[in-house]
Amino acid sequence: MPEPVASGPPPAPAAGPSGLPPGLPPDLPPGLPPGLPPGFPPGSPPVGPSAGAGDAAPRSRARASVRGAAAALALAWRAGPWLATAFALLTLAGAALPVVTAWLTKSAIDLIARGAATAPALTGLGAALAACGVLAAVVPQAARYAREETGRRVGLAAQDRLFRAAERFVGLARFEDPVFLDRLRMAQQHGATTPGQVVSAVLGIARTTVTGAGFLGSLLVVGPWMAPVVVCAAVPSLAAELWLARRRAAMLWRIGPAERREFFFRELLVNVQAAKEMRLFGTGAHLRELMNGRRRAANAERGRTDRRELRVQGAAGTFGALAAGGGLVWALHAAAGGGLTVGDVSLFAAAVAGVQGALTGLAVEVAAAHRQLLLFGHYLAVLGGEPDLPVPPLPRPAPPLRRGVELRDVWFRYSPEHPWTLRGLNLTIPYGEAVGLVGRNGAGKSTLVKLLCRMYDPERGEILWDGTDIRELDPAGLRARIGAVFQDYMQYDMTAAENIGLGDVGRIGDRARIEAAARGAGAHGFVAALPRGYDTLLSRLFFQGDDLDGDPDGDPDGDLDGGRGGGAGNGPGGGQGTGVLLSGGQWQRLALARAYLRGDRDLLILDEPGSGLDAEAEHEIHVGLREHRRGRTSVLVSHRLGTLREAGLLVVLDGGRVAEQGTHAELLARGGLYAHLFGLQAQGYRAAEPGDGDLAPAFPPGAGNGARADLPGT
Ligand SMILES: Nc1ncnc2c1ncn2[C@@H]1O[C@H](COP(=O)(O)OP(=O)(O)OP(=O)(O)O)[C@@H](O)[C@H]1O
Repeated sequence: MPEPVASGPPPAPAAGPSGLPPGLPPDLPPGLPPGLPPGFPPGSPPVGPSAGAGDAAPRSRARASVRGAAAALALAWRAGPWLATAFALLTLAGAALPVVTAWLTKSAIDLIARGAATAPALTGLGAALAACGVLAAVVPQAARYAREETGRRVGLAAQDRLFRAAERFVGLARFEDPVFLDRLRMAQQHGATTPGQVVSAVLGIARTTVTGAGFLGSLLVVGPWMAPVVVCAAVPSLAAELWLARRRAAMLWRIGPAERREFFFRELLVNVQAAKEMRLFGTGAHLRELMNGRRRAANAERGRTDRRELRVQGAAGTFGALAAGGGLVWALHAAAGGGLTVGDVSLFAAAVAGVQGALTGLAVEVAAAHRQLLLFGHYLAVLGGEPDLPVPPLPRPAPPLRRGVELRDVWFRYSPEHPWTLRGLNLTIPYGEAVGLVGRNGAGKSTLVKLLCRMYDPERGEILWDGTDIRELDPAGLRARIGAVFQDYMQYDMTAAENIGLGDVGRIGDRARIEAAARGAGAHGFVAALPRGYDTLLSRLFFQGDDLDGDPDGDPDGDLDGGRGGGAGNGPGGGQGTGVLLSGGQWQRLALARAYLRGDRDLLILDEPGSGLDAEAEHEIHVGLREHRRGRTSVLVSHRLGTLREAGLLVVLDGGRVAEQGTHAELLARGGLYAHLFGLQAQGYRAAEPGDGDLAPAFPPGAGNGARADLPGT
């Protein structure tokens, strides 16, 4: 029964209000500054080449900064209200101490200079100064501890929120979007530390304000005309610091892509999988140079920013110092003429230095807070980002499958820049049917699998679960009804039991079920034979048991080293030891066991589950699969057409459409693409049979098409 194929390109959609086809987001939604991609809330830091160059209106920037500061302070408060309060009080106490000390010093000097010093007065002043000294020694330490502890707690809370937010994205598209990945990297880098730093900076501003105000008051008492001069001398410095902070944040964003590439090459150079090819092909030096090139480019940008800061801060600092020097000359002349006391001069010097120090400190703290808030904006943008796939406010629970899944006129491409992968695909997966999906490389089989799991939405057309568009269903509920082995399945650097148990985290501790799933997938034999059986770590990245988490007794000597690899052995019951790596086929069986652990799901999807298996194992697995799939709705993608012969329905994809469908016999009789591919594979096996004449060569001409039908797409 041939599938009616949609012809030609999709009908030209009517233009929406933005002049773009409906369903396609305009490049720049209203309210977003230039360079900000869709999906991020207004007020997010801008991205792209124009970022930071005066692109967002100052008022919206100020609003975003206030929102960011409020979010950071709220995070600190929630992470530990008492600690945050103690941090604030200690900071303010530390701020008042220099002013009190300066006044006590002036009083003592004046008493002595006037000859009016009595023993009790001097003792009292001395004791007060000593107390200030003790507090000056202790308060900063206590404040530092409070700051570090607040930073740790806030960091954990911020990290948790960030990764929760990343999980909220239902599909995959965000994780294939370089702009989002850059933003995520910034959010990861700065999200955990920035809230703590913002809190520190805000309290730093409060501290310098208190100290500055105290000294400014003192200055008004001693030399009133000097106060505005000192304040004015600090204004350029404050403005310069704010400008520099914006430039620095923009520079960090600009170099983000280069740093992400550098990180990629850095990881690649120490990646065990890449190591084989790198050594054989001798690509190490080339890749190292690509890595270093990115670092050089990023360093050049950082260096330019540092030099600019040096020039601007140097000029602003010189200006302030000249103003302070002029004031001091005046004070010395005034004291010589009897206009000021000796104590006044000491207070004046302390006040000028204090006000200038406070204003410079204020400029630095404000600039630091400003820069941190700009970076924190990326974190807030990820947190507040719009969903990648629309989910209704009250999604319907996915019901048990009773009739089947239907793909109706499905058009899909990975982005508007990509070609169409599926072009008006129509397909019904009947309830209880074992469907086999075949087609050349790139025909769209794995894409179809991902659409069934709603990793993406079709651009046009719909996918119906018992007649309901899956976009109306709760995505988590839908996925709970699906079991799958993807073509690029995961190999977790965790234990064998965890590798299987992750298929159903609710039962990750249920060893009996895990073993049953492993048996079903033909994995029990080799897993049980591992040094620690199911508890064997399947990784060479870590030592078995070198984990702090959940094992308070795991490091008795407290050196966090735990005698790694120190001959503890990796035998059963041994201490720490290195993990084990599995072969490709063994990993594949574990992935299958993971899918089996999910038990009786309504739809089982297997994308090339047997590609890495030896002939015997493949036969075993497929016999098991046949049993498992009997009476269940399932989709099996495979290039080994022999394994699909018994599928109730075979579907051939070609050019993003269903080219043929039917049973094995029907498709052979039809003599189309399936018959052609099957014939090629069968010929590959027949040619090697004894009695066919000469011994068939290991790689006969066109053998690329012999063993597998994965011909390059046309
Ligand atoms: N994440 C992606 N982003 C952009 N293009 C993609 C992505 N994944 C797949 N494609 C493209 O979509 C097309 C279909 O790929 P798909 O993986 O669905 O093919 P397939 O039929 O499963 O192929 P194979 O038999 O080789 O596994 C290919 O041209 C591929 O380049």
